[in-house]
Amino acid sequence: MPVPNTAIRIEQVETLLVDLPTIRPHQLAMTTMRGQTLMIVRLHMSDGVVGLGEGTTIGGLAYGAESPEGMKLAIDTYIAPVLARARPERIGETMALVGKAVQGNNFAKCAVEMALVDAMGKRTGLSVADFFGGRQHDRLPVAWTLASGETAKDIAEAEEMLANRRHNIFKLKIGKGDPKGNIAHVAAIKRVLGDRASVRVDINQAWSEATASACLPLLKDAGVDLIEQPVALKNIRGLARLARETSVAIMADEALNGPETAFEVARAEAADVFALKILQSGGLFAAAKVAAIAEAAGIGLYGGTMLEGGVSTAASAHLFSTFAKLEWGTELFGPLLLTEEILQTPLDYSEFSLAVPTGPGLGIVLDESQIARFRRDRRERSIHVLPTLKTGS
Ligand SMILES: O=C(O)C[C@H]1C=CC(=O)O1
Ligand SMILES: [Mn+2]
Repeated sequence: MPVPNTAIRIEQVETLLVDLPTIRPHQLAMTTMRGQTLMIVRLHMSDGVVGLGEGTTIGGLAYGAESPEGMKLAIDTYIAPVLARARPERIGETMALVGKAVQGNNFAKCAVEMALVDAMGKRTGLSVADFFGGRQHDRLPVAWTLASGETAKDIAEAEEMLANRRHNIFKLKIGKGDPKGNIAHVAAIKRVLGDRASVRVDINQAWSEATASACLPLLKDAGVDLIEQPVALKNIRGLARLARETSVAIMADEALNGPETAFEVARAEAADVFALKILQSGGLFAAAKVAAIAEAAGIGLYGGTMLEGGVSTAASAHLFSTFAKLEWGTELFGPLLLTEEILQTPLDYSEFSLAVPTGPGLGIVLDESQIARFRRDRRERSIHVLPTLKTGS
């Protein structure tokens, strides 16, 4: 009689889409968001632990190659069957198995890995940061993105954020419409804010290299501290030429999709700063590798966001807190763009910073009544019971 396998197993993979309102339209070069959809994943394990993860992006498929619906499908159809055979205490082995069965789909993979790490934390009492060497910061600076689409509104919003001591670093979304108008918008805001705030811009790939080259000196004159992804993500050589042309720091964002692309950008000396994003990197461990490449290459770090909700924002905060240097701070403001709270205890945003959650795993608990209110499948259940294991709860 074989000894029963007491190893922990994943018994159910639950994925759900949560559609939440935003405080206002959020205008980027490639799309204007009028709401945000979170893809939440919960891994129900045989020892009773439930691991929590989130995959979220911007404007459906407008920002990148994954959407919340696509992440859900990738997990339900292609990743869940792999998890049925996995040993979830072996996170690296499990994600390697997933990587064999699923190409690409970094955001979906990150959401699943996040849930595996959260589960290990809940099982051991360790926080997510403890899996990456432990936190070196208890709070992280948090920038705010001004993207109402109107200069006067953006100025009023910035003044409010300064008065409330919530943000003094502002990222301006430009790239949509006439570049000269973009520059005037940025210069007007910096003129009002002066030295009270850092002003940075994100063009989200919208400019040609020629336009970017013409605009760099104007952005420098306007007092901009950092210029994010001015040209197409594939144009690493163009980004390198622009980085050489200006003394303003150039940041890579969409160009970074995990360690391999990070190495390419570093080798090409194409950026002074990396926008580190756990979802875009394909996971927390992959993002840690991207950070290691940046540190080795003398490239600065900025904790990026995909406008995630509280789950993935907490995961990012845990990882970012373990880096000795985060020269450019973070932009982990996603939950603040939403009108609804999905955590039982909201993340602590105060004094221009975010407190890194404490407690086992991610250190957060979902507000189930809010999830029930805003989940897209409010009528039917979406738990994916794995056929190879016992059914029923
Ligand atoms: O950086 C991006 O492009 C994605 C995200 C970060 C802030 C924001 O408003 O959009
Ligand atoms: Mn960006």
